[in-house]
Amino acid sequence: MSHPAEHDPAAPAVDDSLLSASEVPTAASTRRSALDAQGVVKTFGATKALKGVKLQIDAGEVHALIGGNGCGKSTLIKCLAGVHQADSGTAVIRGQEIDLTAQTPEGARAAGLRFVHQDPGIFPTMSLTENLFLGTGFIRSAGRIDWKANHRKAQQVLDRFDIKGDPKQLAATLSVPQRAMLAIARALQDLDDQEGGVLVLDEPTAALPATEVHLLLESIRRLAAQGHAILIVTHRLDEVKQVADRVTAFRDGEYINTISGENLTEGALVELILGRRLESAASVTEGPSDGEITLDVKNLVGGPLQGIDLTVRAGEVVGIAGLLGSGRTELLQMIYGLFPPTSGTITYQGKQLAGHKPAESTRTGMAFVPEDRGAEAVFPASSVLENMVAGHEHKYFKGGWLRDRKERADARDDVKRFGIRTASTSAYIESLSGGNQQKVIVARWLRQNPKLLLLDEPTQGVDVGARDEIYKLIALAADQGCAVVVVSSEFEELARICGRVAVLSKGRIVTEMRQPLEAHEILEVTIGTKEVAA
Ligand SMILES: Nc1ncnc2c1ncn2[C@@H]1O[C@H](COP(=O)(O)OP(=O)(O)OP(=O)(O)O)[C@@H](O)[C@H]1O
Repeated sequence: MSHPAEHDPAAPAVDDSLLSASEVPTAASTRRSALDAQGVVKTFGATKALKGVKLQIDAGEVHALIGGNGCGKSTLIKCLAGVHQADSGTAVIRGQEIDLTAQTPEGARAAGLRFVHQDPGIFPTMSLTENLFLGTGFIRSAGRIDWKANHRKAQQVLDRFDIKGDPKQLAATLSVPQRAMLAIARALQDLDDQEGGVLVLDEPTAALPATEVHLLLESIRRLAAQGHAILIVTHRLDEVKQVADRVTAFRDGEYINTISGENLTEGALVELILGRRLESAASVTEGPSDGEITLDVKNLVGGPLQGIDLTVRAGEVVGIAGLLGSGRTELLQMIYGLFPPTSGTITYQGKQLAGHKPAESTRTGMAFVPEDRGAEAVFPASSVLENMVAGHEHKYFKGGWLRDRKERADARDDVKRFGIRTASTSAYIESLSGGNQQKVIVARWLRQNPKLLLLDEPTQGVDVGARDEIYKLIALAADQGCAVVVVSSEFEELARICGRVAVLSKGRIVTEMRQPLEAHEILEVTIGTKEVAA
């Protein structure tokens, strides 16, 4: 599908060649608008989250909504969903005009809008049938659930959405992309394929292993071909290029442009998001091969780990690649002291650790940025500033007095450096967008000048500008002698910042790869289609 670009002349320029290339005449007569939101304004106190944005999606189209952290993507989605009421704005959804200042969740559902979030809420210990009908209700006969009829109906839904499975099997037995598809099927099951719904997917691939992302993207394309309109909100620009017909970009609460997917390059997308080209790409940090050994892990066993050996020297950035369940997160957690190994040793700065706890690890210069930001890293009901200094407040005490001016100045400095979008450093952390919260956490740890930095998916949900900033700060930390271990399911990221990458499989390091590294090679080695001499 191809669409004319709608260029806002006031918006910062995007490659002209790109725009004209996308203005290819199309079979406009066959286009049917599924959603057309106009003039959406939403303010939270002093924050103008949306300043009159628009978004138009056709039936049969995969449309990506992109933009920096805090640019208003989630806020627009929440206004459409009736979670928030807009200050002003309207939407025509499948021909029905809706006043977004009075939108409700029921109104959104009746209009044919469906939402699937990053965590799709599939219950692994329930059957496919139960997962499908839990929210919508089961077929009953004489007051009791008619399982036979429910399984029959579930089979039809599974067939329609191309999910290979038996209605009675547990959801746990499905692959991760198939589980995501089950959530999508659950959302769309009551909508007629002919008319199609408007499906909104929030970072749909964030929880997927890198090796299986393409399976979900293919399914999404199939759904669009059936006639549904699909909106994907994502920071993963490579996926935008793969799957989207058109892309709309917001910046600082403003609509910037809508352009056709087929001529998009990564550079053009970055420019749409940032309003400028990304000047410097962070470079690989190999570190000295004879630096002091900061971390020495020997034959570590515990949880999914089956005997890990890993040595990291001061100044090195070492990546850990592995599929979901390979033990990569547990390795970082065990090094940090979140749970004890069954056997094996961890030697840190020349001292063998025994029964160490996170507080002690932090005190001795270890820093850990966990994957699950919400549950493990953010201090809720606290300000941005409090979250930034958490764990190293002592640095701001001198002679028994809190040097709060210095504390505030440092926090403001980080807000600027990372481009954290917040009304002020005293705003509650929950008022920040997800990506901006992640930037606060990374800033917190980098400010401590750690000796060992353990990062689990450090850029998940982070926009392209801040991502580069984080890469540069990791490189800087390594330059200053910090040993860094990065777990990432984005192999592009590992290839870009790590001197070497250890590939973890079934709780063991099966090989180590060194620069020059290519993302596709790390992928092939991780899934076992390619072997590399250790
Ligand atoms: N409930 C709220 N209270 C106060 N401010 C809010 C609230 N929700 C969002 N904001 C602010 O509105 C702006 C837009 O946030 P939004 O979550 O829409 O961004 P986003 O584009 O989805 O970002 P991300 O990519 O990081 O998820 C941000 O400045 C955010 O801090």
